Amino acid sequence: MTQASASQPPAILCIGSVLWDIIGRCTTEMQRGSDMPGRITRLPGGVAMNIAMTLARFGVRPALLTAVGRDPEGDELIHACGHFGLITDHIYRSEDLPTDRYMAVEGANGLIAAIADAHSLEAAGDKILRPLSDGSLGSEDAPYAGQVALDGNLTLSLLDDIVASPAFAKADLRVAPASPGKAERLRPFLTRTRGTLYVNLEEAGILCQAEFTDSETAAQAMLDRGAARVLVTDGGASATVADAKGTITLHPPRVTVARVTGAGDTFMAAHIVAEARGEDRKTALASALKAAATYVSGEPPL
Ligand SMILES: Nc1ncnc2c1ncn2[C@@H]1O[C@H](COP(=O)(O)OP(=O)(O)OP(=O)(O)O)[C@@H](O)[C@H]1O
Ligand SMILES: Cc1ncc(CO)c(N)n1
Repeated sequence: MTQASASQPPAILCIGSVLWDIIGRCTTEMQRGSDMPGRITRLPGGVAMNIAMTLARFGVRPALLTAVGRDPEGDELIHACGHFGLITDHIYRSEDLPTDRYMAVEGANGLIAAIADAHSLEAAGDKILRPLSDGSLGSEDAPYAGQVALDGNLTLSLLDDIVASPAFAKADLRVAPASPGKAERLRPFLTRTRGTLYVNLEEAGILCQAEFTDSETAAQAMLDRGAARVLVTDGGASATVADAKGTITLHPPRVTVARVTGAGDTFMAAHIVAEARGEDRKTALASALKAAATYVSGEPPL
C-alpha cells in the first residue's frame, strides 16, 4: 500500500469514530432475550471510518482524525485502515485509553439493538484535533482549507468548539449524525449557520422537534432553524438540497432493495466527491442519489 508523502495534503479529513464493529447476525427473526445461532464478525467501523472507506471506494484518499488505543486491537485497526488506503499518520494514539468498539445484533427482522462504546474518542476530546494547529495539517496562521467530514459521535462540546474554532474557519465542513439518538449533537450547526448537514427524514425531525413527511419540508425547516446548507434523504422517496440559493428536490432511481445499512454514508461520500469534481447543485444531488440507489440495489457503487 502506498503512503502519502508528508507534503501532499489529504483530499479530505474524516473526523470522528474509528473503531471495531462487532456484529452478530442471525438469519431468523429475533426478539428481546432471543438466544440464537448465527455469525459474529469483527470489522473496522465507526461513522468516520465508514465515510472514509466509502470515499476511498470513490477514488479519494482521506486522512482520519480520531483516537485509537496503543493496545493490540488499536495496532490491528491502524493496519486495517492502511489496507483500505486511508491516511493514519495523524491519528491520536492514546497510551491509556482502550480502542473503542461498537456492537450490534441483527436478525432477519433488522437491527435488534446496538451499543456504541466511543468512550475513548469522547475522553480524548480535542487532542484528536492537534494536527490542525501544530502545523502538520494546519496552523493558526494557515488554517486547513479543504473538505472535512465530521461524525456525530464527537461530543456536543467538541462539535461546538469546532464550529467556532479559527482552526476550522476555512474548512468546508460536512456533518453526519451517528444515529438518530445522537442527532441532537448537531445543534451547533443550526445555531452557528455553518457547514453542510447530511440527515435523513427522521434525524431532521429530531433536530427540528417536528415530524416531517417529505424531504423538502424538512430541509426548509432546517434552514428556518439556522442551518446554512442541508441535504435531507428519505430512502426511496425524494431527497432535497437546500441553502440560501433555494431548494432542489429529486428522486432516486427505482431499484430493488438488497441492503440498506450504509446507504446514508454512500450518499454523503458520493455527494462530497461530486462537488469536489465541480458538479453543480442539481447534478451533484443526482449523482449522489444514483450512487446510493445503486449501492442499495447490491451492485458496486458508480
Ligand atoms: N429504497 C430505495 N430505493 C432507491 N434508493 C434508495 C432506497 N433507500 C435508500 N436509497 C438511496 O440512499 C439514499 C440514502 O437513504 P436513506 O435516506 O435511507 O439514508 P439513511 O437513513 O441515512 O441510511 P442508513 O441506512 O445508512 O442509515 C437515498 O437518498 C437514496 O439515494
Ligand atoms: C460509533 C459507531 N460505530 C459504528 C457505527 C456503525 O458502523 C455507528 N453507527 N456508530
